[in-house]
Amino acid sequence: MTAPELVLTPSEMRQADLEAITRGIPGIELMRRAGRAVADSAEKLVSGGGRIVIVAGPGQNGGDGFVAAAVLVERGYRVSLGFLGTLNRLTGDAAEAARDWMGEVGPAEDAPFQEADLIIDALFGTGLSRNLDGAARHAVDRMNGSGCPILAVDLPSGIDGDTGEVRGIAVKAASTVTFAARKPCHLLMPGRAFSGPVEVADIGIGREILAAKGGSLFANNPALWLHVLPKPGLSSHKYERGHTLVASGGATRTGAARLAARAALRIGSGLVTVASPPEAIGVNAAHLTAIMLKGCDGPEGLHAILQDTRLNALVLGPALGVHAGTRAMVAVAVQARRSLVLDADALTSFEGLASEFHGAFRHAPTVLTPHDGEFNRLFKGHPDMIDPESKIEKARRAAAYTGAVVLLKGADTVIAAPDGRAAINENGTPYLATAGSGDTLCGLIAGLMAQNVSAFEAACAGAWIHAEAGASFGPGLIAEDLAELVPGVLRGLLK
Ligand SMILES: NC(=O)C1=CN([C@@H]2O[C@H](COP(=O)(O)OP(=O)(O)OC[C@H]3O[C@@H](n4cnc5c(N)ncnc54)[C@H](O)[C@@H]3O)[C@@H](O)[C@H]2O)[C@@H](O)CC1
Ligand SMILES: [K+]
Repeated sequence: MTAPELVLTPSEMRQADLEAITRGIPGIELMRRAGRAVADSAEKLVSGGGRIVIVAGPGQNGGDGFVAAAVLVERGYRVSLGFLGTLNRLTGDAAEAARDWMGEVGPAEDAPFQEADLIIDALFGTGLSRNLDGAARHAVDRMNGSGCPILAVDLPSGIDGDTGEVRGIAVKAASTVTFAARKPCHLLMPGRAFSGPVEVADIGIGREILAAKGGSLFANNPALWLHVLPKPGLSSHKYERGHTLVASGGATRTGAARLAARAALRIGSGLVTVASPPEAIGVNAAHLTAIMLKGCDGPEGLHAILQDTRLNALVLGPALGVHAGTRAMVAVAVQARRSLVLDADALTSFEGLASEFHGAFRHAPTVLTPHDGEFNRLFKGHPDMIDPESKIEKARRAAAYTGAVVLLKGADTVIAAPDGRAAINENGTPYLATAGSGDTLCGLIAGLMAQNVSAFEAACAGAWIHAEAGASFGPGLIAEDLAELVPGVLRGLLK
């Protein structure tokens, strides 16, 4: 079984480096391995004898650049090195790496990009501490304007390692080579787009160290949840595979619930029922076949239906309407202590009322699936929740506050659990930004929870499968397609 991919923040990575040093790998050796890995990556991009310009910065990222320069010269490349800063102010391992470089050191501002086949960006890595300005800004501007492919060392200079944000200006890399583990900026937007494909080089820092210093942030891929993905056995019965209930909106707003219901059925929920307001029964009945239908008149109706304890997972929100009635339905669902997915109107109905969510979901597995707008509306008046620069921190704080798993949607969907675990999804496609796509996602997550997958894994698996289904279709995707694409994705996963 493949282990889940750990993602380490810059500060966790520094601690992991230090731990590796304590356990006997000297810092300069780590840097030599890092520099050699950069040279290996460069060699894959430019054939022997090519011309490579390296831009080295004033910190240890620059040190990697000096090592790579020496290795590439040994391998027959023509290398120029432009340095930003004052050479005799280099400290630590970078100072030693610079002493080992026998070639010339020119100023970064004169680096001959026009003659280069490849630029190596070793300006700043995880130690970036403020926005780029002056000479640093100028160097990045020139690199980007050169038209030459850029290989970023550790991360593209100017990208914040924790948040993926651009600090003033950033290198637009063709590819990136990082060390030991990816950092949040390689998965979060816009850092992901600036990084290009990211290669993770092993520099000898074992997984045990990475897990001890990091261990709570993951890339969302099947290694994280495949082991809990339900696979019916020969003797499985539909009643053992859970029963998902999806609340429908009124007569002209029923499609969203059916999209969610169909997704829940496709992901394997044994039974799925749409709970419909009386006036919408006809329209729902006309569209449902394998999915069951029950009349449900407001919160009292929901309360009555939930007396059937076999209904073990609920979806509330899609097209339910933004009003007190929806808030009352949520209250009933929370009291019933079933697995619960809240989206759309179930969140927006609590605009500015986030305190009602404080600790509210501690007692049953719950997933909230806001996009940024819904999140900001819900947590209006809670600057500590809205302001964190990092999307990961935002989702984590909301999860800790509510007691629910929070899935914060976007091109870089982040899923966070109340216990601090978080995962970043990266297989999304712009084609998923289509009406009803979120309703399908709710259904997938609830359908998994109905089969007893825990909330965090259900949200992670749901987001990944949803994105994979969308990507497999591509242009022209509409929400109705998504549930129909799920079996293909599941076949690939469960083979
Ligand atoms: N033995 C080691 O120390 C190892 C270090 N590694 C490399 O070290 C990097 C981290 O090194 P550092 O912590 O020194 O950080 P950086 O090299 O990213 O940069 C820190 C330096 O840049 C300056 N600086 C920060 N923001 C600036 C700005 N906006 N404008 C101008 N100057 C700015 C700081 O004052 C400091 O001198 C990693 O990204 C990785 O590439 C790897 O080689 C692994 C081993
Ligand atoms: K860099």
